[in-house]
Amino acid sequence: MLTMKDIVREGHPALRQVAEEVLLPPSDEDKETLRQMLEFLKNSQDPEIAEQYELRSGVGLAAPQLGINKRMFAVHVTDDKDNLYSYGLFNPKITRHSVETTHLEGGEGCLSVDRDIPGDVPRYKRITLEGTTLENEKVRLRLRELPAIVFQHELDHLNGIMFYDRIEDYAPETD
Ligand SMILES: CNC(=O)c1cccc(C)c1Nc1nc(N2CCN(c3ccccc3Cl)CC2)nc(N2CSC[C@H]2C(=O)NC)n1
Ligand code: NI
Repeated sequence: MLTMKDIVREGHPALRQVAEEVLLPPSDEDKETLRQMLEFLKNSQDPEIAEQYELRSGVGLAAPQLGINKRMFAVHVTDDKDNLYSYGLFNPKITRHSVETTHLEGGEGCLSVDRDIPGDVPRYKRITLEGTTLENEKVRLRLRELPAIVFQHELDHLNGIMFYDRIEDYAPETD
């Protein structure tokens, strides 16, 4: 099972690369990795398992955070209407988005960032995202609010973008 030691932190080059498209149909190895990423998120949201294995809780994880330079991420998040969005996606891309933006009230956190960075992270309020699932099926998702925010945060990881890059007047002394 994946634990926090498998997750690379700020300063690791993988977090600043543009990840490579995954060749479809996905290999057994790529599918296994993506399944493990989804399992990590579920484990991280279970209080007992998270405590036992010292996992930080997350609702999204992208392959570059494992040092894997491939365009795939996992999301396991429930929205305010109790709809569960649980996906492992290959080669996701945003095909439409609202002009309107939104942000998470408490700011954003990231499993690869071991510090709290305050500030609004502007995200599109609504997006249409396409990708290929673990079952090698093309899927088109219309997302809004929290799920939309999470998918955008993970897609940024595939393009070497960290959430704090998007905070207005965030002037770090380091990366
Ligand atoms: C540093 N301050 C903060 O993190 C932060 C602080 C306050 C409020 C918010 C709103 C914050 N922001 C923030 N909180 C989260 N979680 C809340 C807790 N939750 C969770 C925790 C326990 C069990 C189950 C679950 Cl579900 C897991 C997810 N997640 C993200 N992000 C940004 S988009 C990808 C996503 C991610 O998975 N990050 C690791 N941001
Ligand atoms: Ni992140």
